[in-house]
Amino acid sequence: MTSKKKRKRSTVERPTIHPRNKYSDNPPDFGLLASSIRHSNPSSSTLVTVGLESTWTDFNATRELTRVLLLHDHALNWWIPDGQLCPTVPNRSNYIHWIEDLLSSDILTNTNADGHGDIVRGFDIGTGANCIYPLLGASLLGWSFVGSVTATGYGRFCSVIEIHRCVGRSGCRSDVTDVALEWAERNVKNNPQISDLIEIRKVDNGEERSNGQLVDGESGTHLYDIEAIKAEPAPLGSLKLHSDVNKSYHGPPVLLGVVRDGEKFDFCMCNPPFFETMEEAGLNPKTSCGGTPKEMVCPGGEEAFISRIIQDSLQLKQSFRWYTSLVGRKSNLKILISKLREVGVTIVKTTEFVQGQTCRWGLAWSFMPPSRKIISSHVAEKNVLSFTLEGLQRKYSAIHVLESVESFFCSAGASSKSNASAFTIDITASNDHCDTILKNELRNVDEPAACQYKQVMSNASCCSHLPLNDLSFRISVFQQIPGTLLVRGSLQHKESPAAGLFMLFIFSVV
Ligand SMILES: C[S@@+](CC[C@H](N)C(=O)[O-])C[C@H]1O[C@@H](n2cnc3c(N)ncnc32)[C@H](O)[C@@H]1O
Repeated sequence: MTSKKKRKRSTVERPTIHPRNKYSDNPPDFGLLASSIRHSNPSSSTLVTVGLESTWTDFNATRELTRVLLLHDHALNWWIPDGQLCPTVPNRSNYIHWIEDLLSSDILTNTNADGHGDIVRGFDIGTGANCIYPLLGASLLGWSFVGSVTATGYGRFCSVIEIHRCVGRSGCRSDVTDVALEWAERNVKNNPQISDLIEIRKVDNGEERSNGQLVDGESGTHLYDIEAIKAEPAPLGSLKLHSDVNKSYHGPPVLLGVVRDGEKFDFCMCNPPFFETMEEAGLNPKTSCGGTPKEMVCPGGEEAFISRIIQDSLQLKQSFRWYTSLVGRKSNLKILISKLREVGVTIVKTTEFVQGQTCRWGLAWSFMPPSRKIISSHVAEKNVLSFTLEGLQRKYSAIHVLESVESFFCSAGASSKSNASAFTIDITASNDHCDTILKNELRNVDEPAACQYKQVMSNASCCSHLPLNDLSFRISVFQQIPGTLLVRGSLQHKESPAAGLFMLFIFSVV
């Protein structure tokens, strides 16, 4: 029985590509690509053959494949120097399309970044020499981007062996040069059709002293002006919520101190330095995507880096509609979701990116109010309505929600009977009680919602005084996963279509 179950689970296919990904229905035509590479650059044909045979152990073949895919399928001119992290185009596109899904969903109120008309504005944390996300986002979807790059990164934190290996392996001297800045800018400039959409922003070089002050790595002099220091996030203690095993980030600024005063973005995205050491980064010998210590490694790894994004987001709040990051380890995803719940974000979303043998996760959160939608009257006439409350702090359980529902109705004079073990509450409200509740609540809700409600009521040929006898309904609250509650209301008997409207309205204000 158990073995059967196991077998069944292992054969379930996980989606590997977003349905809007260019390569979803049309995987790259390697034959065509190879012949066009041979035609344009005969000396590279052997390298491509290596790639075609799926021996992805050759950096040059991987880079050539990326170059050709970007050129043929996206009309992008692109290159990176030896040893820099080489992106795989279909995988990187999946993250872009997931963000597109978040932006087009009606989870949040749908306002664009201020002052940029209809153009979606994104921030790519650590765009790197390859600048892949801004290039893809701008060419596929016309989005504008700020892509941040650090100059010296974590040279101080990489062991001497790692730096030697980096220099020896590829000739790259990322510890002392601005390779990322130089090549990110080149990759933008070489694509004039989208270059106006992309700004490469250098993150000031700085390293954090143990006392938290930012100093120049070489001279020891203070590097940041007063504004930047003020922008430093709250002490890490505020995020050390579970235990002292939380990893802390020490490095250049991430969002705070890089995002300018008054700037607004629709989203930020990040493919963070996943690893704590180059040894860890080199664990997968099957890939040949390159990557220098500066790109791959950060003290505390991805947990520390993404925790810093969370901390920064706590201060920047609604400067971004969505904060997002890739996460490389499921165990870290769980830790990060708990942190988000504890700091009280309004919503958390996750997704899984299956990339060949590797799995990555997408994590998104927001401080924007979730959109409160008044639904059409035919939906309002339903007997059962439900919605979920997401991103709740752990201290708010189903019982708290039931208690506040009960006190809401009782304060208007309605009677209630709760069943704590079934997590339900039965409400009976007279015509007068309903009237009182409506009058109070129409005053409290925001103007557009109240107007829509009145309009729905008048379309249903009702006046604000509901033609009801006693209205009875049951509210049940279920915990789905920690932090997410499903709230369901069901009419016990329905005397008129307006009963459903009343329920709908109560749901939209409770
Ligand atoms: C894993 S690489 C991702 C590069 C590129 N976005 C991609 O997906 O291929 C992480 C990048 O973040 C950069 N980085 C690390 N700390 C940073 C910081 N505080 N601000 C900006 N970039 C940073 C690294 O230098 C590196 O280029």
